[in-house]
Amino acid sequence: MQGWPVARAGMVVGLLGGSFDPAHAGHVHITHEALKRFRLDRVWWLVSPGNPLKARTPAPLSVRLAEARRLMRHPRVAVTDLEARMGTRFTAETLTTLQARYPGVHFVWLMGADNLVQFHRWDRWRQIMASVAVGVLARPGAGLRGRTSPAARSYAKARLPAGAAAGLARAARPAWCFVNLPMVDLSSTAIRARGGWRPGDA
Ligand SMILES: Nc1ncnc2c1ncn2[C@@H]1O[C@H](COP(=O)(O)OP(=O)(O)OP(=O)(O)O)[C@@H](O)[C@H]1O
Ligand SMILES: O=C(O)c1ccc[n+]([C@@H]2O[C@H](COP(=O)([O-])O)[C@@H](O)[C@H]2O)c1
Repeated sequence: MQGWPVARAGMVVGLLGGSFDPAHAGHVHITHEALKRFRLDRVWWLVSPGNPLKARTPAPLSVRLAEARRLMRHPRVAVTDLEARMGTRFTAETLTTLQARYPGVHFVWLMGADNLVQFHRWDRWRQIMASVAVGVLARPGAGLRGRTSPAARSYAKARLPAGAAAGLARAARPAWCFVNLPMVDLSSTAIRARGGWRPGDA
């Protein structure tokens, strides 16, 4: 996918934002699980020009995109540079811009449980909760911390049980759902620390 992805009104599109520096099998795994569990029609990876909370400069966007596209091959998944195209870095802004561009599309923000731990530090995070459903996927070492995080506690009443995950996209906002799944213990940090890819990372 080298241009703007296509989505018709009524479709459910999961958005997986990330640095993808580099992409790995953990990203691919949660994407497959999210498609099934949240009944998504599409998933779009949003390869970030730069996470606003990370000081480190990532590899060039073109390199991260090319690696991600090589790894993530699925007819219903698009690896995109939408944030660079739209000139947005903060998720709240990304979502407002996408919702204006794709009226009638139901967006679900996807993230690993580690991101739920610090979600309350994101720019306009309550606006994000009010505007899209949020699907959280278990990640090694982050399950309990995510489920007891300030954001999780603040929105405890908006949490759907895992058994209701299929209805998340169309639930009234705010709505979020934490799903447990077999976990893949991989991170971009670990891959970078050991100097790059190994066969099991893809
Ligand atoms: N192994 C994994 N299991 C579950 N979720 C994951 C996993 N790896 C990444 N994610 C999620 O995918 C999204 C994008 O992750 P990101 O690109 O930051 O990868 P990362 O491995 O967390 O990178 P880094 O180690 O540099 O922080 C985030 O929501 C993150 O929580
Ligand atoms: O909007 C924010 O304040 C914000 C703060 C931290 C992270 N995010 C987004 O969260 C996604 C995951 O980021 P990362 O770097 O952990 O892969 C990515 O899309 C970031 O742009 C967004």
